[in-house]
Amino acid sequence: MDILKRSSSIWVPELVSNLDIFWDNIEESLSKSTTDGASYIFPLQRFIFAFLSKTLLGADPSRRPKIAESGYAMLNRWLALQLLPTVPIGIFQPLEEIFLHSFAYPFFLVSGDYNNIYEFIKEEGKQVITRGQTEFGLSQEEAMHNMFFMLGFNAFGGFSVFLPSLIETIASDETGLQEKLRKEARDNGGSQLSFESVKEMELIQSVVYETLRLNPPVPLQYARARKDFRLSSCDSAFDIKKGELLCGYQTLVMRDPNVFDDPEAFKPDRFTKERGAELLNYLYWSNGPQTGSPSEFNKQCAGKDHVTLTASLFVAYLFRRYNSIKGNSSSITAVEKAK
Ligand code: HEM
Repeated sequence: MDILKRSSSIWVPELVSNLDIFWDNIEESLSKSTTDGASYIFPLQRFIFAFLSKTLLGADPSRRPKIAESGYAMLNRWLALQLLPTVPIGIFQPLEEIFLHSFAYPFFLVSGDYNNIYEFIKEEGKQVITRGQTEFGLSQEEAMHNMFFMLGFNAFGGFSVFLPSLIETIASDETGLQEKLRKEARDNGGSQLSFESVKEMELIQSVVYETLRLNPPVPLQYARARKDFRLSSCDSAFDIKKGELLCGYQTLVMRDPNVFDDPEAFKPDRFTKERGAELLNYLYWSNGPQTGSPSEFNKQCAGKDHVTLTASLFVAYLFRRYNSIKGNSSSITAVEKAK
């Protein structure tokens, strides 16, 4: 949270300059592509990696050609090794459980990638690591580990899952939503985008929230009860004993018909107006309500507000640059530039 606070003045300028590079890149691929459009996953991850390295670490990947070229791919391999034991692959059961989900994979498979990123953080992110040591009493090893995990797993991993689902939602829409988003992005928020701009973009924010509601990027949460307590829902109550393992499944929680009208439907303006503000109490993608505050006393995502603000700015940027876009979860097939 200290890092996020300190990076607030460069957050939006870095976002915008890295988005310029990302979309230039997509346009170039589109101009060369004859068939399926421009595949955007890796360019998007390159953008996420560069943007987060600058904002969270204060480190510029372009100073290290190997990292600039494939830092995102190194993180992908490191992430895959940790996630493989937990994610469903769809192989015939019980083979998947026995062969893929029963053990942790050996570190040596990704140690080369890990060490490259480690060195990058250690050298280029020196200031942040030193601050962890001097201001927060961490050892250098602890500060390094925390930065690595937050950059690679929390932030890079989270945005790598979330942004494609946001792009797909918008780029595949055929209900006239793009026109409304374009109008809002251009009529509001001042000439230069800032965190303040988003406050005037209610529909864009609502689309971001609704995408997170239907496709929470981290759907499962586990925790062990620290004390006995009673867990209540709209229609039941459960006595939980200290030490019991609990699992929360956000996808189910955020489709509760007691709370959300027509819960399976994507309603772009669901989170607008007074009723929308109230529904934020039930939006749990960050491991806590959207109206809650992450702190050292809970396990809510420390980047909660940065995630929704950044995603809203991503959409606002998109509709200031383009009149419309077409695409799906992996490719952009067409863009029409603003005149
Ligand atoms: C779309 C992007 C993101 C998603 C979907 C996401 C989601 C989450 C979730 C679900 C948790 C709770 C994990 C658990 O305990 O089971 C979490 C924790 C956390 N997130 Fe995020 N996050 C995102 C981006 C970020 C960013 C940009 C940052 C940092 C700058 C960040 C920092 C953290 C930290 C430090 C925690 C641990 C909090 C704690 O244990 O007290 N996250 N995130």
